Amino acid sequence: MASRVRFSRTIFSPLPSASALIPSGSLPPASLSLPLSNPKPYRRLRLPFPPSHLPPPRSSPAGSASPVAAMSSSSYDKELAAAKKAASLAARLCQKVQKALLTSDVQSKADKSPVTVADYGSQAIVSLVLRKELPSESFSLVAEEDSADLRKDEAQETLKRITELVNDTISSEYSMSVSDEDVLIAIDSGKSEGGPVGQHWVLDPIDGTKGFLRGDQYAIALALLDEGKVVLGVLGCPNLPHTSIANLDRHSQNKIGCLFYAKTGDGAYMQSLSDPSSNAKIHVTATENPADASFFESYEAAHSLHDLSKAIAEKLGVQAPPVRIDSQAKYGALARGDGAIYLRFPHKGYREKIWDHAAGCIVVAEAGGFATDAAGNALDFSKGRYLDLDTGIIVTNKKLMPSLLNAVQESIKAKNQSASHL
Ligand SMILES: Nc1ncnc2c1ncn2[C@@H]1O[C@H](COP(=O)(O)O)[C@@H](O)[C@H]1OP(=O)(O)O
Ligand SMILES: [Mg+2]
Repeated sequence: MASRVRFSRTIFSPLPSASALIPSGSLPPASLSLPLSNPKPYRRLRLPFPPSHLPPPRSSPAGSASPVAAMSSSSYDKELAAAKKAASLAARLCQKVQKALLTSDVQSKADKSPVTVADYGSQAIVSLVLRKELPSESFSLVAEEDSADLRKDEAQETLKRITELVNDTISSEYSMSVSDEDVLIAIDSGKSEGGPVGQHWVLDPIDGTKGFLRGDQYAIALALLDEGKVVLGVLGCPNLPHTSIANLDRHSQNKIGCLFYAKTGDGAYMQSLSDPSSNAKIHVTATENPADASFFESYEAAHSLHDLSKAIAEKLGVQAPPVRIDSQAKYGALARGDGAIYLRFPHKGYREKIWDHAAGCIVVAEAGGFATDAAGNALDFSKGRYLDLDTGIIVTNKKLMPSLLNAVQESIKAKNQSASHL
C-alpha cells in the first residue's frame, strides 16, 4: 500500500471566502477572478525584452561528469537572490490561484483554466523579476510556456486575468505595472533553446500541474545553466510542510510553504516561503541500509512505472511503502532527508525536459545526494530543451547509489526479459 501524501484543504491557512474571490453567479464556470489590491500610482514598466540570445562564448572548463558546475562559492550571489525573489513571487501568485480554485464551488476540478492562468502568470512573473533584478545581463530563458494560445481572440479574458494577477502580485515588491502586451512578451522570453554555451535560465512555472489541480504538491522550479552546467537552483513548494513528510500524521497541522535553494559549491538550504529569515542548511539522509530507506515516486501512475519501482524496492530490500507526491517537491523533500530514494521511470516515448529536473538536481547535489539516469550517467542539461536519457532517473545519497543502481539495472533487465517472452 503506497503512502499517498495528500494535503486536504484544511492545511491551508484561513481562506478568503469563495465569494471574495469569485463574484457570485457572474462568471461562467471556466472563469477565475482574483481581487486586485488598491491600485498604486504606477510607473509604466518598459523592460527591454530583446529576443533571447546567447552571450558570447566563454572559455569553459573541460566537461566533467557532474551536471553541476564547480565554481567559487561567491559566484552567482546576485543571480541566486534574484531567483529566490522571482520564485517566491511566482509561488505567491500560484497560491492565490490555487486557493481560489479550492474554495470555488463554481470551478470544476477537471477544468484546466486555473492552471493555465497560474502557469502563464508564474512564467511572466519570473521573467519580469529576473529582468528587473539583473538588468545589465543578457537574458536567455528556457521555459515551458509560450504565448501563442494567449494571443488568440478567445483568450483575451484569460489574458486580462493573468495581467491583473501579475500586477497584484508584483505590487508588494515593485512600484510598477505591466500591460497585457508586457505579459505576453515576458512569457515569450522563455523560448530559448538553451544549450552548452553561455548562461540560460531554466523554468517550470508550475511543475506538477496535476497536483496543483488536486490541491496537492506542485513546485515553481528555476535554475541557471552556465556553459551547460547547473550552477544554481530554486524550488518553491507552496504546499510542502516545513517539517518532514515522513512523519506527516504527527505534523499534519504544521506550517507549509518551503523554498529550497542551492548554488554550486555552497550547500543547499531551505527557508519558509513566508519567512525568509528562517533558512537552514539541509542534507540528504545518511542512510546506508536500504531496509531503513523509504522512496519517493510520482503520485500519477501515468508519469512513472509504479510496478518497476516496486520491483526495484523489493530487490534492494526497502521495507517502507512508496511515498507518492507530485512535482520536484520530491527533490526538496529528499534533499532535507525526508526519504532516501527517488525513482522515476516514465512510460516509453516520454521525453524529459530540462526544467523538470535542473533545479531539483542541484538542490539534491548540494545537499550531498546525486541524480543519474538508470544507466548511472549524470544528467546532461547542455543538450537543449530535452534531457536525452537512458530509461529513467534515480536519486539518492552517495552511499546507497551503487546498490540502488544495481537493483535498478537488474529489475529493468528482468522486466525486459519478461516482456520479450510475451
Ligand atoms: N506522461 C508523462 N510522463 C511523465 N511525466 C509527465 C507526463 N506528463 C507530464 N509529465 C510531467 O511530469 C512532471 C511531474 O511529474 P510528477 O509530479 O509525477 O513527478 C511534470 O513536469 C509533468 O509536467 P508538468 O510540469 O506540466 O506538470
Ligand atoms: Mg514540469
